[in-house]
Amino acid sequence: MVSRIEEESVDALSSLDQKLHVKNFIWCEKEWPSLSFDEFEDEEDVPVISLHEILESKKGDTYEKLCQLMVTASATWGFFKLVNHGVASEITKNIKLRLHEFFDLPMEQKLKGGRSASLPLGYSATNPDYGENLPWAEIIQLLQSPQQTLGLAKNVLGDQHQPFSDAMSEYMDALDKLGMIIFEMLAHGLGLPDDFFTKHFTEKDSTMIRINRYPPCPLPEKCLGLGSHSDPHTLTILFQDEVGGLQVLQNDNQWIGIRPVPNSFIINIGDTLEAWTNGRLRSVVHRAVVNKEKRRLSIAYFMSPACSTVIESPPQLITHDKLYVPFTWGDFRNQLLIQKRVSGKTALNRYRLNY
Ligand SMILES: O=C(O)CCC(=O)C(=O)O
Ligand SMILES: [Fe+2]
Repeated sequence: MVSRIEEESVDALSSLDQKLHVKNFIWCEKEWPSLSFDEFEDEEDVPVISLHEILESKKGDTYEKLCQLMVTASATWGFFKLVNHGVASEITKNIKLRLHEFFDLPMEQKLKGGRSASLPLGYSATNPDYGENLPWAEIIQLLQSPQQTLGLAKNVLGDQHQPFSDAMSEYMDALDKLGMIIFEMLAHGLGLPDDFFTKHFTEKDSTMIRINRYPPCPLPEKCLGLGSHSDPHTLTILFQDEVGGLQVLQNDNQWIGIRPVPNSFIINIGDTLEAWTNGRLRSVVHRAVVNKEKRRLSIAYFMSPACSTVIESPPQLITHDKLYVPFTWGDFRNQLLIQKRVSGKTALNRYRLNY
């Protein structure tokens, strides 16, 4: 029997020609989250790493130790939290403000920045490609490209676009710099030349940003903000607000909630970096759950190398069987565009040897 809640209409996520009801967002039963958005471990969930001591000078024992810590966290958890990371809190405060202003606009206006058929980028209220298991989220997806950001901003905000455009480009520039620091530390910790990864990130043409805003949901036990997935890219720098909802799948197949920490970023390894390091660093499945009372904002910055970059594990990391055939990021990216939706890490399996 369909309950009254399920009949409720969902105006916040309905495009103009698409009237959606709560029942349209109900996921198949095996995906229903048993852990709610505010359930966390008593102890620390994933490791917390502070860059405080090394932002000024990256030499010495402290740097060595932190690089090792980062590699260990990435190899065991695939996730860690970064504090004292050097990104000014004004930058994150400002982008939060501007993004909420954007999402608070009438649907009609936001849809002026809507995704077009040929490019799966821009604003979307629900992802129409998904068919079933609709994510309970509004999403803005853009390449790290000033032109694309400007395009979206001008289409939606007209001559009022400047504060939004400035906040976005300031945020992306800051995250890009942070990403380079993390890549250098990972390379160093893995015993590779410090620029092993960063040298492939000079063109910013395929790094992407995805902004998720999850409205309050009357039926959070049967809906999901974002279903279980791994990030196909290389490295994700995720900002989440103070609400909570990110959950990570552990080795024992149990979900664990990632407690929000003010002024922190969550870093996770993507499929491409797992392949690049011959499985040493792990890309781990995660999801976002929603809740009845509070809207939630998260911003995922997906770092990607130039499309021509060949993703091939260096000999230093082939200490056991080679797990993946070499592939270019461009090829993988094209596959992702065709495949539309991935559940778990299936996208990477096409390059897996002996699979
Ligand atoms: O909202 C979150 O915490 C998770 C977002 C995420 O995993 C993604 O955008 O890939
Ligand atoms: Fe993700």
